[in-house]
Amino acid sequence: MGRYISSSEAIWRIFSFPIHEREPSVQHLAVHLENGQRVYFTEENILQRAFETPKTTLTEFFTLCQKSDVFGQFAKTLLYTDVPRYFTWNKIGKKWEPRKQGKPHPSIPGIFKAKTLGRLYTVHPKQLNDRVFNTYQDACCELQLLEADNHWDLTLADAALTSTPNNICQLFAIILTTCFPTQSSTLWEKYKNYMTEDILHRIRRTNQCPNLDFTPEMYKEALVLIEDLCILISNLPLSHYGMSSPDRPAADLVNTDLQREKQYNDVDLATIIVNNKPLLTAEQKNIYNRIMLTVDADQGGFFFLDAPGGTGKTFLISLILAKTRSQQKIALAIASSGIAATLLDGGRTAHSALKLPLDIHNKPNAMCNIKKKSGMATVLQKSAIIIWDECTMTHKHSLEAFHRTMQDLKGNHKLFGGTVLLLSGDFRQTLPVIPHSTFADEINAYLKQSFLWTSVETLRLTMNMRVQLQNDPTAQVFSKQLLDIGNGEIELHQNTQYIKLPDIFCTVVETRNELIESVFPDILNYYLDHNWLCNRAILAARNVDVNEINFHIQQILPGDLMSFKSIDTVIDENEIVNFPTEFF
Ligand SMILES: Nc1ncnc2c1ncn2[C@@H]1O[C@H](COP(=O)(O)OP(=O)(O)OP(=O)(O)O)[C@@H](O)[C@H]1O
Repeated sequence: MGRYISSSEAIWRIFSFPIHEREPSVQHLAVHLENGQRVYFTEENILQRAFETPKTTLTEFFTLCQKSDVFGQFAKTLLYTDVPRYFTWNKIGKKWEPRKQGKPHPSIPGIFKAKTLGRLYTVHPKQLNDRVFNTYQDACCELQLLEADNHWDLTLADAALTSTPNNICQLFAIILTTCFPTQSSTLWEKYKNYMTEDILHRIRRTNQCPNLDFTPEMYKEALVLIEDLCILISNLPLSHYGMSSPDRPAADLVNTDLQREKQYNDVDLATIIVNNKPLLTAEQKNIYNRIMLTVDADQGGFFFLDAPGGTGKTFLISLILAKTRSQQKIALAIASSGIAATLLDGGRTAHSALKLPLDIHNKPNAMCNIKKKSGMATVLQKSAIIIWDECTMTHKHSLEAFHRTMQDLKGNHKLFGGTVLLLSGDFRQTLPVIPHSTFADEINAYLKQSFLWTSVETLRLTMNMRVQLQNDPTAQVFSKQLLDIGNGEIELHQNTQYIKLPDIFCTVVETRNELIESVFPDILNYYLDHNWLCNRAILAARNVDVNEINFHIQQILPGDLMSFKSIDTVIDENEIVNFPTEFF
Protein backbone atom coordinates (compact mmCIF):
# COMPACT_ATOMS: atom_id res chain seq x y z
CA MET A 1 0.00 0.00 0.00
CA GLY A 2 1.39 3.40 -0.88
CA ARG A 3 0.14 6.87 -0.33
CA TYR A 4 0.80 9.79 -2.64
CA ILE A 5 1.28 13.23 -1.11
CA SER A 6 1.27 16.14 -3.55
CA SER A 7 4.07 18.73 -3.31
CA SER A 8 1.74 21.40 -1.91
CA GLU A 9 0.42 19.04 0.75
CA ALA A 10 3.97 17.97 1.59
CA ILE A 11 5.06 21.59 2.10
CA TRP A 12 1.92 22.23 4.13
CA ARG A 13 2.78 19.35 6.42
CA ILE A 14 6.53 20.08 6.63
CA PHE A 15 5.72 23.58 7.84
CA SER A 16 3.16 22.07 10.22
CA PHE A 17 0.43 24.41 9.05
CA PRO A 18 -2.80 23.64 10.84
CA ILE A 19 -4.90 21.11 9.03
CA HIS A 20 -8.11 21.57 10.85
CA GLU A 21 -11.79 21.42 10.42
CA ARG A 22 -14.56 22.82 12.48
CA GLU A 23 -17.24 20.47 13.70
CA PRO A 24 -20.00 21.50 13.77
CA SER A 25 -19.44 24.18 11.13
CA VAL A 26 -20.29 27.75 12.06
CA GLN A 27 -22.15 30.25 9.92
CA HIS A 28 -21.61 33.91 10.78
CA LEU A 29 -24.87 35.81 10.65
CA ALA A 30 -25.12 39.51 9.93
CA VAL A 31 -26.97 41.76 12.34
CA HIS A 32 -27.85 45.34 11.44
CA LEU A 33 -30.66 47.84 11.34
CA GLU A 34 -32.70 48.34 8.20
CA ASN A 35 -30.33 49.59 5.46
CA GLY A 36 -27.56 49.54 8.05
CA GLN A 37 -25.46 46.80 6.47
CA ARG A 38 -21.86 47.44 5.48
CA VAL A 39 -21.45 48.42 1.85
CA TYR A 40 -18.14 48.10 0.04
CA PHE A 41 -17.99 50.12 -3.13
CA THR A 42 -15.51 51.30 -5.72
CA GLU A 43 -15.72 54.17 -8.17
CA GLU A 44 -17.03 51.76 -10.79
CA ASN A 45 -19.85 50.16 -8.83
CA ILE A 46 -20.86 53.05 -6.56
CA LEU A 47 -24.15 53.77 -8.38
CA GLN A 48 -25.13 50.14 -8.57
CA ARG A 49 -24.46 49.75 -4.84
CA ALA A 50 -26.48 52.87 -4.04
CA PHE A 51 -29.54 51.68 -5.99
CA GLU A 52 -29.33 48.07 -4.97
CA THR A 53 -28.14 47.58 -1.40
CA PRO A 54 -26.23 44.33 -0.89
CA LYS A 55 -28.10 41.36 0.45
CA THR A 56 -27.03 39.93 3.81
CA THR A 57 -27.96 36.79 5.71
CA LEU A 58 -30.42 38.93 7.69
CA THR A 59 -32.20 40.60 4.75
CA GLU A 60 -32.43 37.24 3.03
CA PHE A 61 -33.86 35.62 6.15
CA PHE A 62 -36.76 38.07 5.87
CA THR A 63 -37.06 37.37 2.14
CA LEU A 64 -37.11 33.64 2.86
CA CYS A 65 -39.86 34.05 5.44
CA GLN A 66 -42.02 35.89 2.91
CA LYS A 67 -42.02 32.97 0.50
CA SER A 68 -45.36 31.17 0.30
CA ASP A 69 -43.83 27.73 -0.31
CA VAL A 70 -43.19 25.09 2.32
CA PHE A 71 -39.65 26.36 2.97
CA GLY A 72 -40.81 29.92 3.56
CA GLN A 73 -43.56 28.74 5.91
CA PHE A 74 -41.08 26.55 7.78
CA ALA A 75 -38.46 29.36 8.00
CA LYS A 76 -41.08 31.54 9.71
CA THR A 77 -41.11 29.13 12.63
CA LEU A 78 -37.33 29.39 13.14
CA LEU A 79 -35.20 31.68 15.18
CA TYR A 80 -32.62 33.53 13.06
CA THR A 81 -29.74 31.62 14.69
CA ASP A 82 -31.40 28.29 13.81
CA VAL A 83 -31.70 29.03 10.09
CA PRO A 84 -28.21 27.60 9.22
CA ARG A 85 -29.34 24.23 10.57
CA TYR A 86 -31.95 23.84 7.82
CA PHE A 87 -30.67 26.17 5.09
CA THR A 88 -27.26 26.80 3.53
CA TRP A 89 -26.04 30.25 2.62
CA ASN A 90 -25.21 30.56 -1.06
CA LYS A 91 -22.36 33.09 -1.00
CA ILE A 92 -22.46 33.79 -4.72
CA GLY A 93 -26.20 33.98 -5.20
CA LYS A 94 -26.61 35.61 -1.76
CA LYS A 95 -29.63 33.56 -0.74
CA TRP A 96 -30.67 30.82 1.68
CA GLU A 97 -31.16 27.44 0.05
CA PRO A 98 -32.80 24.45 1.74
CA ARG A 99 -30.39 21.70 2.80
CA LYS A 100 -30.44 18.64 0.57
CA GLN A 101 -28.78 16.31 3.05
CA GLY A 102 -28.91 15.68 6.77
CA LYS A 103 -31.44 14.35 9.20
CA PRO A 104 -34.92 14.49 7.62
CA HIS A 105 -37.49 16.57 9.49
CA PRO A 106 -39.98 14.20 11.21
CA SER A 107 -43.09 15.83 9.81
CA ILE A 108 -42.15 18.11 6.91
CA PRO A 109 -40.82 16.29 3.83
CA GLY A 110 -37.94 17.96 1.96
CA ILE A 111 -36.53 19.65 5.09
CA PHE A 112 -33.16 18.36 6.34
CA LYS A 113 -31.31 19.27 9.47
CA ALA A 114 -27.52 19.57 10.04
CA LYS A 115 -25.47 20.43 13.12
CA THR A 116 -24.34 23.82 11.77
CA LEU A 117 -24.40 26.65 14.30
CA GLY A 118 -25.41 30.22 13.57
CA ARG A 119 -23.17 32.77 15.25
CA LEU A 120 -23.96 36.43 15.52
CA TYR A 121 -22.32 39.37 17.20
CA THR A 122 -24.72 41.89 18.59
CA VAL A 123 -24.34 45.18 20.39
CA HIS A 124 -26.11 44.95 23.67
CA PRO A 125 -28.43 47.62 24.97
CA LYS A 126 -27.01 50.20 27.28
CA GLN A 127 -29.54 49.25 29.95
CA LEU A 128 -29.02 45.85 31.53
CA ASN A 129 -30.69 44.35 34.57
CA ASP A 130 -32.01 47.79 35.54
CA ARG A 131 -28.53 49.28 35.42
CA VAL A 132 -27.78 52.03 32.91
CA PHE A 133 -24.32 52.20 31.33
CA ASN A 134 -22.71 55.20 29.71
CA THR A 135 -21.49 53.31 26.66
CA TYR A 136 -22.25 50.09 24.85
CA GLN A 137 -18.69 49.08 25.65
CA ASP A 138 -19.43 49.28 29.41
CA ALA A 139 -22.53 47.15 28.89
CA CYS A 140 -20.53 44.56 26.95
CA CYS A 141 -17.91 44.56 29.71
CA GLU A 142 -20.61 43.84 32.27
CA LEU A 143 -21.75 40.90 30.16
CA GLN A 144 -18.10 39.76 29.99
CA LEU A 145 -18.24 39.80 26.22
CA LEU A 146 -14.98 41.72 25.86
CA GLU A 147 -11.46 40.57 26.43
CA ALA A 148 -10.27 41.85 29.80
CA ASP A 149 -7.39 44.28 29.99
CA ASN A 150 -5.25 41.97 32.11
CA HIS A 151 -2.45 41.64 29.60
CA TRP A 152 -2.26 45.42 29.08
CA ASP A 153 -2.23 45.79 32.83
CA LEU A 154 0.66 43.30 33.04
CA THR A 155 2.49 44.99 30.15
CA LEU A 156 2.30 48.38 31.86
CA ALA A 157 3.26 46.85 35.22
CA ASP A 158 6.31 45.35 33.54
CA ALA A 159 7.20 48.67 31.91
CA ALA A 160 6.68 50.51 35.19
CA LEU A 161 9.50 48.44 36.69
CA THR A 162 12.01 48.91 33.91
CA SER A 163 11.16 51.91 31.72
CA THR A 164 11.40 55.67 31.98
CA PRO A 165 8.14 57.66 32.40
CA ASN A 166 8.50 58.91 28.84
CA ASN A 167 8.71 55.36 27.53
CA ILE A 168 5.71 54.27 29.60
CA CYS A 169 3.71 57.18 28.12
CA GLN A 170 4.72 56.05 24.64
CA LEU A 171 3.75 52.47 25.41
CA PHE A 172 0.41 53.60 26.83
CA ALA A 173 -0.28 55.70 23.71
CA ILE A 174 0.50 52.69 21.50
CA ILE A 175 -1.74 50.43 23.59
CA LEU A 176 -4.57 52.98 23.39
CA THR A 177 -4.31 53.57 19.66
CA THR A 178 -3.62 50.08 18.44
CA CYS A 179 -4.93 47.63 21.04
CA PHE A 180 -8.12 49.44 22.16
CA PRO A 181 -8.23 48.34 25.84
CA THR A 182 -11.71 48.26 27.29
CA GLN A 183 -10.93 50.18 30.48
CA SER A 184 -8.33 52.72 29.43
CA SER A 185 -9.22 55.14 32.24
CA THR A 186 -8.65 52.42 34.82
CA LEU A 187 -5.22 51.68 33.34
CA TRP A 188 -4.39 55.39 33.40
CA GLU A 189 -5.50 55.74 37.03
CA LYS A 190 -3.39 52.74 38.01
CA TYR A 191 -0.20 53.80 36.25
CA LYS A 192 -0.50 57.59 36.06
CA ASN A 193 2.09 58.10 38.80
CA TYR A 194 4.67 56.09 36.85
CA MET A 195 3.93 58.13 33.72
CA THR A 196 4.16 61.45 35.58
CA GLU A 197 7.22 60.68 37.70
CA ASP A 198 9.67 62.74 35.62
CA ILE A 199 7.33 65.75 35.67
CA LEU A 200 7.14 65.50 39.48
CA HIS A 201 10.91 65.19 39.66
CA ARG A 202 11.41 68.24 37.43
CA ILE A 203 8.99 70.40 39.43
CA ARG A 204 10.49 69.28 42.73
CA ARG A 205 13.92 70.29 41.46
CA THR A 206 12.94 73.64 39.95
CA ASN A 207 10.94 74.61 43.07
CA GLN A 208 13.52 73.11 45.40
CA CYS A 209 10.71 71.37 47.19
CA PRO A 210 11.62 67.67 47.64
CA ASN A 211 8.38 66.79 49.47
CA LEU A 212 6.04 67.97 46.75
CA ASP A 213 3.45 65.35 45.76
CA PHE A 214 1.63 64.67 42.47
CA THR A 215 -0.88 67.38 41.52
CA PRO A 216 -3.70 67.44 38.91
CA GLU A 217 -1.57 69.88 36.86
CA MET A 218 1.21 67.30 36.60
CA TYR A 219 -1.21 64.59 35.48
CA LYS A 220 -2.59 66.99 32.92
CA GLU A 221 0.88 67.61 31.51
CA ALA A 222 1.43 63.86 31.12
CA LEU A 223 -1.99 63.47 29.50
CA VAL A 224 -1.15 66.23 27.02
CA LEU A 225 2.01 64.33 26.10
CA ILE A 226 0.07 61.07 25.69
CA GLU A 227 -2.61 62.80 23.62
CA ASP A 228 0.03 64.31 21.34
CA LEU A 229 1.42 60.82 20.79
CA CYS A 230 -2.06 59.42 20.07
CA ILE A 231 -2.62 62.17 17.51
CA LEU A 232 0.74 61.44 15.96
CA ILE A 233 -0.08 57.75 15.64
CA SER A 234 -3.75 57.82 14.77
CA ASN A 235 -4.85 61.44 14.30
CA LEU A 236 -7.40 61.00 17.07
CA PRO A 237 -7.57 62.66 20.52
CA LEU A 238 -7.73 60.82 23.86
CA SER A 239 -11.50 61.23 24.09
CA HIS A 240 -11.76 58.79 21.19
CA TYR A 241 -10.15 56.09 23.31
CA GLY A 242 -12.51 56.21 26.26
CA MET A 243 -10.50 58.72 28.29
CA SER A 244 -11.22 62.37 28.97
CA SER A 245 -9.00 64.66 26.91
CA PRO A 246 -6.87 67.07 28.95
CA ASP A 247 -8.34 70.53 29.08
CA ARG A 248 -6.40 72.65 26.60
CA PRO A 249 -7.20 75.09 23.80
CA ALA A 250 -8.61 73.42 20.68
CA ALA A 251 -6.12 75.23 18.43
CA ASP A 252 -3.29 73.77 20.46
CA LEU A 253 -4.61 70.27 19.81
CA VAL A 254 -5.15 70.69 16.10
CA ASN A 255 -1.84 72.30 15.44
CA THR A 256 0.60 70.11 17.33
CA ASP A 257 2.03 68.91 14.03
CA LEU A 258 2.18 72.43 12.68
CA GLN A 259 3.94 73.74 15.77
CA ARG A 260 6.50 71.00 15.47
CA GLU A 261 7.39 72.25 12.00
CA LYS A 262 7.55 75.88 13.10
CA GLN A 263 9.64 75.52 16.22
CA TYR A 264 13.06 76.04 14.60
CA ASN A 265 15.34 78.57 16.19
CA ASP A 266 16.10 81.47 13.82
CA VAL A 267 19.60 81.93 15.22
CA ASP A 268 20.50 78.27 14.64
CA LEU A 269 19.10 78.40 11.11
CA ALA A 270 21.05 81.58 10.33
CA THR A 271 24.25 79.94 11.64
CA ILE A 272 23.82 76.94 9.32
CA ILE A 273 23.25 79.25 6.34
CA VAL A 274 26.16 81.57 7.14
CA ASN A 275 28.57 78.68 7.75
CA ASN A 276 27.61 76.30 4.96
CA LYS A 277 26.42 78.39 2.03
CA PRO A 278 29.87 79.79 1.18
CA LEU A 279 31.29 76.24 1.22
CA LEU A 280 29.02 74.95 -1.55
CA THR A 281 30.84 73.54 -4.56
CA ALA A 282 29.83 74.70 -8.03
CA GLU A 283 27.53 71.73 -8.65
CA GLN A 284 26.00 71.95 -5.18
CA LYS A 285 25.41 75.67 -5.68
CA ASN A 286 23.62 75.13 -9.01
CA ILE A 287 21.26 72.65 -7.41
CA TYR A 288 20.73 74.88 -4.37
CA ASN A 289 19.82 77.85 -6.59
CA ARG A 290 17.53 75.72 -8.78
CA ILE A 291 15.59 74.41 -5.79
CA MET A 292 15.36 77.71 -3.94
CA LEU A 293 14.06 79.47 -7.07
CA THR A 294 11.36 76.83 -7.44
CA VAL A 295 10.39 77.15 -3.77
CA ASP A 296 10.14 80.93 -4.14
CA ALA A 297 8.05 80.61 -7.31
CA ASP A 298 5.55 78.47 -5.35
CA GLN A 299 4.36 76.66 -8.50
CA GLY A 300 5.40 73.15 -7.52
CA GLY A 301 8.16 70.95 -8.92
CA PHE A 302 9.37 67.38 -8.85
CA PHE A 303 13.11 66.75 -8.55
CA PHE A 304 15.39 63.80 -7.98
CA LEU A 305 18.79 64.49 -6.48
CA ASP A 306 20.95 61.68 -7.81
CA ALA A 307 23.84 61.58 -5.38
CA PRO A 308 26.18 58.66 -4.66
CA GLY A 309 27.34 58.35 -1.01
CA GLY A 310 29.63 61.11 0.20
CA THR A 311 28.83 63.71 -2.46
CA GLY A 312 27.34 66.11 0.09
CA LYS A 313 23.66 65.26 -0.28
CA THR A 314 22.91 65.62 3.45
CA PHE A 315 25.01 68.78 3.58
CA LEU A 316 23.02 70.33 0.73
CA ILE A 317 19.62 69.19 1.95
CA SER A 318 20.31 70.58 5.44
CA LEU A 319 21.11 73.93 3.88
CA ILE A 320 17.92 73.94 1.76
CA LEU A 321 15.88 73.03 4.85
CA ALA A 322 17.50 75.77 6.92
CA LYS A 323 17.08 78.42 4.22
CA THR A 324 13.39 77.61 3.64
CA ARG A 325 12.64 77.47 7.36
CA SER A 326 14.46 80.78 7.94
CA GLN A 327 11.94 82.35 5.54
CA GLN A 328 9.18 81.26 7.95
CA LYS A 329 8.04 78.59 5.47
CA ILE A 330 7.50 74.93 6.22
CA ALA A 331 10.08 72.49 4.91
CA LEU A 332 9.19 68.90 5.71
CA ALA A 333 12.05 66.40 5.92
CA ILE A 334 11.21 62.72 5.59
CA ALA A 335 13.27 59.63 4.84
CA SER A 336 12.56 56.05 3.92
CA SER A 337 14.58 54.67 6.83
CA GLY A 338 14.82 55.68 10.46
CA ILE A 339 18.60 56.13 10.32
CA ALA A 340 18.42 58.48 7.32
CA ALA A 341 15.65 60.42 9.09
CA THR A 342 17.90 61.08 12.09
CA LEU A 343 20.49 62.74 9.84
CA LEU A 344 18.07 65.50 8.80
CA ASP A 345 17.00 68.27 11.16
CA GLY A 346 13.37 67.53 12.10
CA GLY A 347 13.48 64.39 9.97
CA ARG A 348 10.97 61.59 10.42
CA THR A 349 10.27 58.41 8.56
CA ALA A 350 7.99 58.60 5.55
CA HIS A 351 5.74 55.91 7.00
CA SER A 352 5.19 57.81 10.23
CA ALA A 353 4.83 61.28 8.68
CA LEU A 354 2.67 60.29 5.72
CA LYS A 355 0.82 57.42 7.42
CA LEU A 356 1.48 55.13 4.49
CA PRO A 357 -0.26 51.75 4.57
CA LEU A 358 2.06 48.95 5.72
CA ASP A 359 1.26 46.47 2.95
CA ILE A 360 1.68 49.07 0.23
CA HIS A 361 2.94 46.44 -2.21
CA ASN A 362 -0.57 45.05 -2.54
CA LYS A 363 -2.30 48.41 -2.72
CA PRO A 364 -1.70 50.14 -6.05
CA ASN A 365 -4.51 52.64 -5.41
CA ALA A 366 -3.73 53.37 -1.75
CA MET A 367 -3.95 56.79 -0.15
CA CYS A 368 -2.09 58.07 2.91
CA ASN A 369 -4.14 57.67 6.05
CA ILE A 370 -4.32 61.41 6.73
CA LYS A 371 -7.65 63.06 7.47
CA LYS A 372 -8.27 66.39 5.79
CA LYS A 373 -8.82 68.22 9.08
CA SER A 374 -5.84 66.69 10.90
CA GLY A 375 -2.71 68.53 11.98
CA MET A 376 -0.58 66.59 9.51
CA ALA A 377 -2.90 67.58 6.64
CA THR A 378 -2.36 71.24 7.55
CA VAL A 379 1.41 70.69 7.56
CA LEU A 380 1.31 69.06 4.13
CA GLN A 381 -0.98 71.74 2.71
CA LYS A 382 1.32 74.49 3.94
CA SER A 383 4.65 72.87 3.10
CA ALA A 384 6.75 74.94 0.71
CA ILE A 385 9.01 71.96 0.05
CA ILE A 386 9.02 68.31 1.03
CA ILE A 387 12.35 66.50 0.95
CA TRP A 388 12.33 62.70 0.86
CA ASP A 389 15.75 61.17 1.48
CA GLU A 390 16.78 57.62 0.59
CA CYS A 391 13.80 57.57 -1.74
CA THR A 392 15.27 54.70 -3.77
CA MET A 393 14.14 52.28 -1.05
CA THR A 394 10.57 53.46 -1.46
CA HIS A 395 7.93 51.41 -3.24
CA LYS A 396 6.46 53.21 -6.24
CA HIS A 397 2.99 52.76 -4.72
CA SER A 398 4.10 54.91 -1.74
CA LEU A 399 5.04 57.81 -3.99
CA GLU A 400 1.82 57.41 -5.96
CA ALA A 401 -0.23 57.29 -2.73
CA PHE A 402 1.51 60.46 -1.61
CA HIS A 403 0.80 62.12 -4.99
CA ARG A 404 -2.93 61.32 -4.79
CA THR A 405 -3.15 62.39 -1.15
CA MET A 406 -1.49 65.74 -1.87
CA GLN A 407 -3.84 66.34 -4.80
CA ASP A 408 -6.78 65.59 -2.54
CA LEU A 409 -5.55 67.64 0.43
CA LYS A 410 -4.72 70.67 -1.67
CA GLY A 411 -7.63 70.30 -4.10
CA ASN A 412 -5.10 70.74 -6.88
CA HIS A 413 -4.62 68.37 -9.81
CA LYS A 414 -1.00 69.30 -10.39
CA LEU A 415 1.76 66.84 -9.58
CA PHE A 416 1.81 66.36 -5.77
CA GLY A 417 -0.91 69.00 -5.50
CA GLY A 418 1.52 71.70 -6.66
CA THR A 419 4.03 71.19 -3.82
CA VAL A 420 7.79 71.11 -4.47
CA LEU A 421 9.02 67.57 -3.87
CA LEU A 422 12.73 66.83 -3.78
CA LEU A 423 13.60 63.14 -3.73
CA SER A 424 17.16 62.16 -3.02
CA GLY A 425 19.05 58.90 -3.07
CA ASP A 426 21.16 56.60 -5.13
CA PHE A 427 19.69 53.78 -7.21
CA ARG A 428 22.96 51.86 -6.81
CA GLN A 429 21.96 51.31 -3.18
CA THR A 430 19.12 49.27 -1.68
CA LEU A 431 15.93 49.04 -3.71
CA PRO A 432 12.49 48.46 -2.13
CA VAL A 433 12.46 45.38 0.05
CA ILE A 434 9.47 43.17 -0.72
CA PRO A 435 9.29 40.05 1.44
CA HIS A 436 9.26 36.72 -0.40
CA SER A 437 9.68 38.38 -3.79
CA THR A 438 11.95 37.90 -6.77
CA PHE A 439 14.46 40.40 -8.10
CA ALA A 440 12.01 41.18 -10.91
CA ASP A 441 9.35 42.14 -8.35
CA GLU A 442 11.77 44.59 -6.78
CA ILE A 443 12.65 46.13 -10.12
CA ASN A 444 8.96 46.42 -10.92
CA ALA A 445 8.32 48.15 -7.60
CA TYR A 446 11.08 50.73 -7.70
CA LEU A 447 10.41 54.38 -8.36
CA LYS A 448 11.57 54.52 -11.95
CA GLN A 449 8.68 52.22 -12.87
CA SER A 450 6.12 54.70 -11.58
CA PHE A 451 4.04 56.73 -14.04
CA LEU A 452 5.19 59.80 -12.06
CA TRP A 453 8.84 59.26 -12.94
CA THR A 454 8.43 60.63 -16.48
CA SER A 455 7.85 64.07 -14.95
CA VAL A 456 10.92 64.14 -12.70
CA GLU A 457 13.82 66.54 -13.23
CA THR A 458 17.10 64.86 -12.26
CA LEU A 459 19.84 66.90 -10.58
CA ARG A 460 23.25 65.27 -10.15
CA LEU A 461 26.01 65.47 -7.57
CA THR A 462 29.19 63.73 -8.69
CA MET A 463 32.13 65.00 -6.65
CA ASN A 464 32.80 62.83 -3.61
CA MET A 465 33.26 65.37 -0.81
CA ARG A 466 34.37 62.79 1.72
CA VAL A 467 37.31 61.94 -0.51
CA GLN A 468 38.09 65.60 -1.18
CA LEU A 469 38.08 66.44 2.52
CA GLN A 470 40.20 63.46 3.59
CA ASN A 471 42.76 64.15 0.92
CA ASP A 472 43.48 60.43 0.95
CA PRO A 473 44.24 58.81 -2.45
CA THR A 474 43.10 55.37 -1.22
CA ALA A 475 39.70 56.85 -0.38
CA GLN A 476 39.50 58.10 -3.95
CA VAL A 477 40.20 54.58 -5.27
CA PHE A 478 37.67 53.04 -2.87
CA SER A 479 34.97 55.49 -3.90
CA LYS A 480 35.60 54.73 -7.59
CA GLN A 481 35.47 50.98 -6.92
CA LEU A 482 32.12 51.40 -5.17
CA LEU A 483 30.75 53.37 -8.09
CA ASP A 484 31.99 50.74 -10.55
CA ILE A 485 30.24 48.01 -8.60
CA GLY A 486 27.06 50.10 -8.41
CA ASN A 487 27.19 50.89 -12.12
CA GLY A 488 27.55 47.21 -12.98
CA GLU A 489 30.95 47.77 -14.55
CA ILE A 490 32.66 44.85 -12.83
CA GLU A 491 32.58 41.66 -14.84
CA LEU A 492 30.33 38.85 -13.60
CA HIS A 493 31.74 35.39 -13.01
CA GLN A 494 30.60 33.18 -15.88
CA ASN A 495 29.18 30.34 -13.78
CA THR A 496 28.04 31.95 -10.57
CA GLN A 497 27.05 35.37 -11.95
CA TYR A 498 28.72 36.85 -8.86
CA ILE A 499 31.30 39.62 -8.98
CA LYS A 500 34.79 39.30 -7.58
CA LEU A 501 35.73 42.22 -5.33
CA PRO A 502 38.80 44.10 -6.58
CA ASP A 503 42.06 42.97 -4.94
CA ILE A 504 42.73 46.17 -3.06
CA PHE A 505 39.15 46.77 -2.05
CA CYS A 506 39.27 46.45 1.73
CA THR A 507 40.56 44.17 4.46
CA VAL A 508 38.97 40.79 3.87
CA VAL A 509 38.61 38.33 6.75
CA GLU A 510 37.92 34.65 6.38
CA THR A 511 35.60 33.90 9.29
CA ARG A 512 32.91 35.55 11.32
CA ASN A 513 35.01 35.32 14.48
CA GLU A 514 37.85 37.13 12.78
CA LEU A 515 35.43 39.85 11.70
CA ILE A 516 34.16 40.30 15.26
CA GLU A 517 37.72 40.30 16.61
CA SER A 518 38.88 42.97 14.15
CA VAL A 519 35.87 45.27 14.63
CA PHE A 520 35.55 44.77 18.39
CA PRO A 521 39.11 43.96 19.52
CA ASP A 522 39.54 43.42 23.26
CA ILE A 523 35.83 43.94 23.81
CA LEU A 524 35.98 42.69 27.41
CA ASN A 525 37.91 45.79 28.39
CA TYR A 526 35.90 48.26 26.37
CA TYR A 527 32.32 47.08 26.31
CA LEU A 528 31.23 49.63 28.91
CA ASP A 529 32.82 52.53 27.01
CA HIS A 530 29.95 54.04 25.02
CA ASN A 531 32.18 56.17 22.80
CA TRP A 532 34.21 53.11 21.84
CA LEU A 533 31.03 51.21 21.00
CA CYS A 534 29.59 54.15 19.03
CA ASN A 535 32.60 54.15 16.72
CA ARG A 536 32.15 50.64 15.40
CA ALA A 537 29.45 48.51 13.84
CA ILE A 538 29.11 45.38 11.78
CA LEU A 539 26.55 45.59 9.01
CA ALA A 540 24.93 42.60 7.41
CA ALA A 541 22.39 42.25 4.66
CA ARG A 542 20.16 39.77 6.46
CA ASN A 543 18.53 39.88 9.88
CA VAL A 544 19.51 36.30 10.59
CA ASP A 545 23.22 37.19 10.25
CA VAL A 546 22.78 40.25 12.45
CA ASN A 547 21.13 38.09 15.10
CA GLU A 548 23.88 35.49 14.97
CA ILE A 549 26.64 38.09 15.28
CA ASN A 550 24.79 39.83 18.11
CA PHE A 551 24.31 36.56 19.91
CA HIS A 552 27.96 35.67 19.46
CA ILE A 553 29.17 38.99 20.87
CA GLN A 554 26.74 38.76 23.79
CA GLN A 555 28.18 35.37 24.65
CA ILE A 556 31.61 36.96 25.08
CA LEU A 557 30.34 39.58 27.54
CA PRO A 558 30.26 38.79 31.27
CA GLY A 559 27.00 38.67 33.24
CA ASP A 560 23.82 36.66 33.05
CA LEU A 561 21.76 36.52 29.90
CA MET A 562 18.38 38.16 30.45
CA SER A 563 15.35 37.56 28.27
CA PHE A 564 12.66 40.22 28.12
CA LYS A 565 9.23 39.16 27.06
CA SER A 566 7.37 41.03 24.38
CA ILE A 567 3.66 41.06 23.73
CA ASP A 568 4.19 40.61 19.99
CA THR A 569 3.97 36.84 19.99
CA VAL A 570 1.80 34.36 18.23
CA ILE A 571 -0.29 32.05 20.35
CA ASP A 572 0.77 28.96 18.46
CA GLU A 573 4.49 28.97 17.67
CA ASN A 574 3.95 26.63 14.73
CA GLU A 575 1.95 29.42 13.13
CA ILE A 576 4.96 31.74 13.11
CA VAL A 577 5.76 31.08 9.46
CA ASN A 578 2.39 32.43 8.43
CA PHE A 579 3.20 35.96 9.60
CA PRO A 580 5.51 38.42 7.82
CA THR A 581 8.52 39.52 9.88
CA GLU A 582 7.09 43.04 10.28
CA PHE A 583 4.87 41.61 13.02
CA PHE A 584 7.80 40.70 15.23
N1 LIG B 1 30.65 71.87 0.16
C1 LIG B 1 31.16 71.24 1.22
N2 LIG B 1 32.10 71.80 1.94
C2 LIG B 1 32.63 71.19 3.01
N3 LIG B 1 32.29 69.98 3.43
C3 LIG B 1 31.32 69.34 2.73
C4 LIG B 1 30.71 69.93 1.60
N4 LIG B 1 29.81 69.06 1.12
C5 LIG B 1 29.85 67.99 1.92
N5 LIG B 1 30.74 68.15 2.89
C6 LIG B 1 31.11 67.19 3.92
O1 LIG B 1 31.37 65.95 3.26
C7 LIG B 1 30.94 64.86 4.07
C8 LIG B 1 29.99 64.01 3.28
O2 LIG B 1 28.82 64.76 3.02
P1 LIG B 1 27.35 64.20 3.28
O3 LIG B 1 27.29 63.42 4.53
O4 LIG B 1 26.42 65.36 3.13
O5 LIG B 1 27.26 63.24 2.02
P2 LIG B 1 26.08 62.27 1.63
O6 LIG B 1 25.96 62.36 0.15
O7 LIG B 1 24.87 62.57 2.42
O8 LIG B 1 26.68 60.88 2.02
P3 LIG B 1 25.91 59.54 2.43
O9 LIG B 1 24.95 59.26 1.32
O10 LIG B 1 27.02 58.54 2.54
O11 LIG B 1 25.22 59.84 3.73
C9 LIG B 1 30.32 65.45 5.30
O12 LIG B 1 31.29 65.48 6.33
C10 LIG B 1 29.98 66.89 4.88
O13 LIG B 1 30.03 67.80 5.99
